[in-house]
Amino acid sequence: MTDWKAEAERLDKADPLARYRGDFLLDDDLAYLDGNSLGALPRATPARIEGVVQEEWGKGLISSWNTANWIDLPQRVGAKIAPLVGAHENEIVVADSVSVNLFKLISAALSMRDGRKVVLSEPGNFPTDLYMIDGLEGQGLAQRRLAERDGIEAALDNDVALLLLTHVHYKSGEMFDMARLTKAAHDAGALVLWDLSHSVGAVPVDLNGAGADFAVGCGYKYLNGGPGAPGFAFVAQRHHDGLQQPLSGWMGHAKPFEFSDDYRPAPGVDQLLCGTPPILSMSALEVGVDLMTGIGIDALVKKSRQLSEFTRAAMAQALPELPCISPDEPERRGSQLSFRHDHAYELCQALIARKVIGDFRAPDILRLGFAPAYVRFADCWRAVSELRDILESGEWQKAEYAERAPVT
Ligand SMILES: Cc1ncc(COP(=O)(O)O)c(C=O)c1O
Ligand SMILES: Nc1c(O)cccc1C(=O)C[C@H](N)C(=O)O
Repeated sequence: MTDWKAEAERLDKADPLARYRGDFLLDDDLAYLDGNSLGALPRATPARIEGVVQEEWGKGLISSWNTANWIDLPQRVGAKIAPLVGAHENEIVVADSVSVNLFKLISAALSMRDGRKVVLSEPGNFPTDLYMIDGLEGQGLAQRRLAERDGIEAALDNDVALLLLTHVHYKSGEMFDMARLTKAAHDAGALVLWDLSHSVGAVPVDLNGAGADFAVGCGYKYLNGGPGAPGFAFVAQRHHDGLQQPLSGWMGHAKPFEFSDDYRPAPGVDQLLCGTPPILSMSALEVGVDLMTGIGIDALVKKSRQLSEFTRAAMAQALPELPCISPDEPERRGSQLSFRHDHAYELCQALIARKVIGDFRAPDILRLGFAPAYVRFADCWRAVSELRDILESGEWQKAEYAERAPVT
């Protein structure tokens, strides 16, 4: 039997990223295993926000659009995200939410595939991805088609305009082979849009290496941008000339400050801007992104795999009654593990009461996320040992743990 506690201590001592935990405002006794849903607060963020509020807004007032370069923030932060996902700096812009960016890019893809209307995805994809297709279907612009994972390639026929997939599945953690599916879609004459919400900052992504057309991603998970942080959108350079998206707001105009009556799209991804960018949120996101790029994606990926592999092995030995539904091989999954149990909700609440934060996904999944910048191996071991104690003692049966909160 492995001594997992001792193994965790050994791995933490040898961890080259251990020093980065101090860059986040996290209590020492907190095992935060939910950074795949809401990333932790970087220590530098409050001062940055304070500076933007007091100096740039308070003193600089409207001149800060120029003097503090607020106007370039969407492109500047986009360029910083680019190396995390294998994109060129001019291929990414930060704007709006993931949902809104999905709408813009699904529409853009449909307009580039005249005569084809089908948007192909998988059942059980993150709901907003499916709902955004539905919205366009309601307007008569798209037709939704869903195929199970092993049937996606077969479902790529001449009617498919766009393949829309989430790279790392939010519930199972399973990761698609981006290069293979992108090629399959292209071979069928379709375009591809990848949702990188659960990928960026934690798994290897090479959008240009895979030949991807479009992508969206989330700012508040592994990028640590804070609750409601804006998302980002990627458009491969070869599509910049033909790009056409329907949310033709003034900030996506070629010359917004000419205040002309007629819309003329800005070149490239700048066209994806719609209204005025949320400067406070985007400034917070920049701090989170700077931290991740400072550590470097290779080191983040390496530790993410070590953390999840440690946890998977320890859980399998200590708690075989909670089967892991995420793939066994670290290269086939994201930075999370999902375990099935009929009382996953209660187990999750009991864990939270012991300062081990994971989350629950209906109907029966306990999900643990491993944000590599600040999760310690000791946190992973604590999750396993507390869970074992909660099950053995029957503590999870306390009535208070069954009460459902509005947000789970
Ligand atoms: C795969 C995926 N796409 C989209 C979203 C939602 O993005 P937003 O709330 O920014 O629209 C999430 C999670 O919140 C997600 O997991
Ligand atoms: N986006 C969220 C929110 O606004 C509130 C609570 C949770 C979330 C989430 O991030 C859900 C997440 N995408 C998931 O993987 O479950």
